[in-house]
Amino acid sequence: MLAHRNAATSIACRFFNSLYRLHASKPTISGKRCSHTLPSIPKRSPSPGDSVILAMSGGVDSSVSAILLKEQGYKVQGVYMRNWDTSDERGVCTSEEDYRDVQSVCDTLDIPCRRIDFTKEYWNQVFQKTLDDYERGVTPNPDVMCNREIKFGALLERCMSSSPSAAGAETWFATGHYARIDRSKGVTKLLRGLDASKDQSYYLSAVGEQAFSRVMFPLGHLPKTRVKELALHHGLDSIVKKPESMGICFVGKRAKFADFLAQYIHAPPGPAVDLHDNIIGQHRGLFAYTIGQGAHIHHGTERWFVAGKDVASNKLICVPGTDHPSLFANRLTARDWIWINGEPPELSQMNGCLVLDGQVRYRQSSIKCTITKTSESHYDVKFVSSIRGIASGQNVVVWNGDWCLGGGIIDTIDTPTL
Ligand SMILES: Nc1ncnc2c1ncn2[C@@H]1O[C@H](COP(=O)(O)OP(=O)(O)OP(=O)(O)O)[C@@H](O)[C@H]1O
Repeated sequence: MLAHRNAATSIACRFFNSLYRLHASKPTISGKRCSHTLPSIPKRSPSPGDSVILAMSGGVDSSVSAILLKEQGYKVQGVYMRNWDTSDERGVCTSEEDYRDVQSVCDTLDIPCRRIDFTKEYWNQVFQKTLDDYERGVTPNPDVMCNREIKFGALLERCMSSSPSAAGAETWFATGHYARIDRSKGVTKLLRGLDASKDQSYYLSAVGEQAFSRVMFPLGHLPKTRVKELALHHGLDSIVKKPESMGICFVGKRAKFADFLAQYIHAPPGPAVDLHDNIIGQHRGLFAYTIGQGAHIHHGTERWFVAGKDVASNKLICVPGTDHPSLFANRLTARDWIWINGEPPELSQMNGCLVLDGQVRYRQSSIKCTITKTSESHYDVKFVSSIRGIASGQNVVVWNGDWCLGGGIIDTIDTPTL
């Protein structure tokens, strides 16, 4: 059980929050990374004439980013990352087609482009970990992992080491993410994208400040509708019509995700049980379910929803009705926490806590929450109201206004009736 807090602590929270705002003006470089060499810190902000290496996927967002950067006077180079081996017929990657689209946009804009192979890195640092997590019964977020380890890890490192800045110039790394970088007051902050419906700062929350110091997000201030208009205006009709990628490029539609994973995961079927351990049906393998989703169990007249997984006994725990209390929780613990700009100093003090805006998934309105440190990289997060379907393995991410401070991986969830 998580510790209860008293009124004195919440007064302390407000005090610490004001301290935090003061701290925000101090430069800090943080964000742990596995094994990548971090880019050197630039001496100034981006300015026309600088080189920009733009990660291009063949989609509309990175293509329009190329157009905008070129128009703004940057020397742009496109880089396409191949991250799935298309010879593996289990995948449905469109890698070759995407690279042709990148080449065609680069030809039109008269900018160079190249392809880099990261299939091994992607497999080891993202896909294998994703499979391991599913096998452990948790629901990972490979997109967050991919941004940390691949796009703003291995790819950023490769791009920076292959294109050192010429004297007086700086080299930057850009992507088509909907997020913004603020470099005022000596701190590099990750901010939400201005288009709230597209903001991708959630997915970028595990990347550290030093990586962001070299990053540009040309679309962060634009609504998606405007980006599509710009693409059409520049004759990119066929790219606008392409289906949006879902992060894991090779998986096609999310609906088939469980079928796709089933080819790589050994997770046998087993019993689906109610809260009293009565068997109500069969599940196809625990990996195929996430907390809060419909369980596809036909038992009685109610619809059943997934409330938990008992991995040791291979049981799927289900509850009747979409509003069942066991589907809701307002408290969780998180591990492997990353503060993009360093840990706010007040959290390391006795009973130190912060009140911030938090999300436990990408598509969720943020909710006020109190963060308390429990041990190194471990935090307690308590939301002011309950959230349905919090899943361990997913990321809890926190913001102070538009400023994304970081987040951690959800470890335990304090569900009252489970
Ligand atoms: N295979 C890839 N090679 C290089 N960069 C990539 C690749 N896939 C994604 N990116 C970069 O990451 C950004 C975000 O990708 P994501 O798939 O999350 O979003 P998206 O909105 O579908 O982007 P896009 O429209 O550019 O495909 C892209 O805009 C691009 O800059």
